[in-house]
Amino acid sequence: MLEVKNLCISYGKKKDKKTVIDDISLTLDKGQIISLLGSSGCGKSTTLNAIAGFLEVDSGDILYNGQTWLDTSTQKRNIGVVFQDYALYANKSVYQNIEMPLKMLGMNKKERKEKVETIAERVGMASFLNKQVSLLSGGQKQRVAIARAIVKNPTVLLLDEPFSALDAALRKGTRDWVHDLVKEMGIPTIMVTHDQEEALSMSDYIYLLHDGKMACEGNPYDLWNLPCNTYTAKFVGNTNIINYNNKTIGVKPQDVLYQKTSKLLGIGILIRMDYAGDDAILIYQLEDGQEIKMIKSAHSDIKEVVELYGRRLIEFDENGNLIKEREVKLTPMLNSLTLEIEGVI
Ligand SMILES: Nc1ncnc2c1ncn2[C@@H]1O[C@H](COP(=O)(O)OP(=O)(O)OP(=O)(O)O)[C@@H](O)[C@H]1O
Repeated sequence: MLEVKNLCISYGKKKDKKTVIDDISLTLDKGQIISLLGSSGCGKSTTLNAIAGFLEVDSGDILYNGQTWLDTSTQKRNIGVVFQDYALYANKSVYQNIEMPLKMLGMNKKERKEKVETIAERVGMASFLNKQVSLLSGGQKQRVAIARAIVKNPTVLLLDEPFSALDAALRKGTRDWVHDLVKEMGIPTIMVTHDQEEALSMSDYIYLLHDGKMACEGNPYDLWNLPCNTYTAKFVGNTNIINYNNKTIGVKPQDVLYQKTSKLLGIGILIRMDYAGDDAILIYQLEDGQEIKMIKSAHSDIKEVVELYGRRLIEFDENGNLIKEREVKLTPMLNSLTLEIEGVI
């Protein structure tokens, strides 16, 4: 339904011109949630702004149901946007904020009232309709921002780092209700985030951007288990990338073990230990100077000098791309079935 094809965007003019989006393509199907994932400055918001119609593109196309959107105004695209800072009218009431897009559509008062009340009920803000937005908590403002974005039944919902202003305790619960809400309402959604956990838990499909280019795309399981390249492996899963028998190998911190049941990586000396609640992140240095991260229960026996083994080694070629032709048996993390997965030794 929504297709972005070979999008290129630059900022500046003539000799100051800088390409920030370089040949990006993506697809958003009905009822799907997709994420644009990547570090700061990789071009996530620029892509979102182009889809919303806030920005002109240099080349490529944005199509909705097969028709180009490039000549269609932002308003006619009927997109719902939730900005990072919510962009609510602080001195207006919750009701007035949610009502705003309906007024812009020219809807009559009675219809507006019905829609605002229904959506406020849906996001749990029905009893706050007369309250001024400046008096709400961060989580409540977020609910109002989402209600305002979806009240007009948008073609597509765009979420730009929607959870970044919330504290850690609130973020997980908010992620779940936003996910369930847009899924239940069947609103196709694009979320921009730099947080891999957020992308993995909320999305049907993830596009990882790097320096304005598409680094990798896939569903969360594939992106985690079979990263297209070393950049993706490091970004998603914080994978160790090491030289192993003259091969470039990725091994996730969870897959580094003391047990002799898997492949020997070398003898490691513990050089750093960071506590992360029940787990500890251990950094070992191998004899050849390479460092390996390992995640282990902080309550278990932690050794200072130890043989380290890798449970799953993912092999990359000399350009850092996943070697796909290899097919070997392994036991994946998520279940005990033996599956054939490409690129893993
Ligand atoms: N209006 C602008 N004029 C010039 N350069 C810009 C403008 N907006 C963004 N950029 C540049 O374009 C690149 C992509 O920016 P963009 O905001 O899309 O990245 P992002 O991935 O969303 O980053 P963040 O996570 O920090 O918001 C960056 O190098 C940024 O400095």
